[in-house]
Amino acid sequence: MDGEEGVFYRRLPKVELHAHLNGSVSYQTIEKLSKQKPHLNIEQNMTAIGKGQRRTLDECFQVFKVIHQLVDAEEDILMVAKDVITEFSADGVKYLELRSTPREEKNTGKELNILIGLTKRRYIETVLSAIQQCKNEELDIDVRFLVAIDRRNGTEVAMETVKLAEEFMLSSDGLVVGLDLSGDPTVGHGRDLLPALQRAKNSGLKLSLHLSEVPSQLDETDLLLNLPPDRIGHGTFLHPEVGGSKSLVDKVLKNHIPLELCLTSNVKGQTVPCYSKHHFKYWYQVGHPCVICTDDKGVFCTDLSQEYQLAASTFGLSRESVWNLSQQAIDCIFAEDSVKQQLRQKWAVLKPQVLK
Ligand SMILES: CNc1ncnc2c1ncn2[C@@H]1O[C@H](COP(=O)(O)O)[C@@H](O)[C@H]1O
Ligand SMILES: [Zn+2]
Repeated sequence: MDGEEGVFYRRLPKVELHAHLNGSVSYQTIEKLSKQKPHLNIEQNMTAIGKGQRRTLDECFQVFKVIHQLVDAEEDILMVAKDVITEFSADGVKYLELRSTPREEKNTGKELNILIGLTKRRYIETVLSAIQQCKNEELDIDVRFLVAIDRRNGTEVAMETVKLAEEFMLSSDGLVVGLDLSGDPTVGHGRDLLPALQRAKNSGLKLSLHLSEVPSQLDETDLLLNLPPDRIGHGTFLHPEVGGSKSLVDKVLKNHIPLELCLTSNVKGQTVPCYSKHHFKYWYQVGHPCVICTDDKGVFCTDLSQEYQLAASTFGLSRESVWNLSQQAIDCIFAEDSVKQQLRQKWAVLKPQVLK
């Protein structure tokens, strides 16, 4: 992205609400990790989907497995999180909600012959300390964290994750604001996760759920929309034109549930046939809150500036409309109202400089 056009999108202050930590790892960070772990024999084409390339969603999930192999120790998670936050900040993101699935890895420490265990609690603490370190470096970005549930892992892990998230919501000074439900949408059923999600909601955690990312999840989507969630990830197959239904759309509209929309991710993962057919069009036209996001900027080789530019060029948005889109994202953040006020203030100061 070059030229005057590119400069506008980079300078545009932005809010990123849908970014999976390990999917956001840049090429540069992957290089550093691969050098440290040459025995894994990991090459760049195994961790990223380049320009013009496509994969099935299933193949995308294989990519995450490779990245998880590379990012398996506390110091890796710390570095990855700091790098990702720094990169979002360099791209003009002023407020970021990162999400990640806490993992526990039991590696054998050969020299010591003991188990070096990374616990889920330690995983979350490590991400939070990366956020804190970036704060201390005075990067101009406010970062919050959503604890993620991988749907593949079933009922018990979901409940355990919610309990951890509740603890951190109370002890992290406002950094942990909510819960994400993600993972391979073709595995498992939301009904098994409902008690955990309900509990999370009751305890004050905000919910962002991947819903209808693939077709034929109508029952699950209907069930989970009754919670209702605070935001929806993707929602690709909600509307009737693509096999969804009017009643699903009505539930989303009635509850004003914002959608997190990730153009490149959906096109490269082949759940959407091409940019012009992206469901952004449907929801934007009815005036429903849509937030442009990256999903996995590392894996899909994109950044948030590029996603805004893509939305604008595909759907013919003026710069004024692009500005409004980025500003309206502030209404959808999970942090408290005082943070929204600060961000609105920031946008007001920057507007005459950026939108000349
Ligand atoms: C492409 N569409 C998607 N749909 C569903 N879940 C996705 C996803 N992209 C990423 N994830 C989820 O995020 C994890 C990687 O980051 P973390 O290890 O949690 O930081 C993946 O393993 C998957 O569970
Ligand atoms: Zn996602």
